[in-house]
Amino acid sequence: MEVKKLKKRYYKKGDNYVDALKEVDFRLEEGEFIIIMGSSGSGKSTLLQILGGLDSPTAGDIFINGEKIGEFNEEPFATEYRKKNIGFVFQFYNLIQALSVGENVSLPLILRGDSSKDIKNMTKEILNLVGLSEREKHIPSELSGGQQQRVALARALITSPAILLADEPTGNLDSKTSTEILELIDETRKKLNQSIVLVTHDPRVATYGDRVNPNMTREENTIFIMRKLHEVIKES
Ligand SMILES: Nc1ncnc2c1ncn2[C@@H]1O[C@H](COP(=O)(O)OP(=O)(O)OP(=O)(O)O)[C@@H](O)[C@H]1O
Repeated sequence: MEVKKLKKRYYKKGDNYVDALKEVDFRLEEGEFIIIMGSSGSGKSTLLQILGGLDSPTAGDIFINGEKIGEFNEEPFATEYRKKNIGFVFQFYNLIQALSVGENVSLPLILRGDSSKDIKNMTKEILNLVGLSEREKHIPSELSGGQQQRVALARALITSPAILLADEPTGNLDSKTSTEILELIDETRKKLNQSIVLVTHDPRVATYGDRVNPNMTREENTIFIMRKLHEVIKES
């Protein structure tokens, strides 16, 4: 995926506006894990929403395999684009409480119209991958936060999307559980050869990516993370 000069301007009342994204440029290689790190309000969620086809940019382009993707928020294009390419994981899991773990995970396949045999097999396989085979019949509220995020990850991965977009996926978890989830995300990425864009404000999380804020050089990234980690240690 290549992002070129992506801009997003939100218009407010009167002539007021906010430029949430100003000319964002980066390239995401196949199988690469990149982290976008920034403080609250720096436009991280906006970027993921646009990359995921949930919102359209004010200007700029996104290319997948060299092909420019079309009208971002126009149906049925946006739904097709998401179904084909994208998996999403959010901070608050966004699971449907009225459905069981298995039903939550299989939802994307049901919506896609897969056969019930395929749905059953794929659901078992993906629950096994995230270590939740025993919990298929449970409802989400019976699980811990970390387990609920595993369910959300399984739901995002069940269609084998080329790109996983993660918006503060550990923002609601303690540090031990955060580490487990980040390691799981990294492990499944390697198994499925996925690319990941993860956004966070947490420098500890940022240490998991191949690159942070990808328009920086590797050396700048290292200095950046070290400085941020130093700040975190000093604060806590
Ligand atoms: N729908 C909207 N309408 C108007 N302004 C918006 C809208 N969504 C976001 N913004 C503004 O755009 C800027 C970037 O917001 P965004 O949510 O992308 O930041 P963020 O980095 O994800 O922040 P956080 O970490 O707090 O979630 C903010 O100034 C925000 O107020």
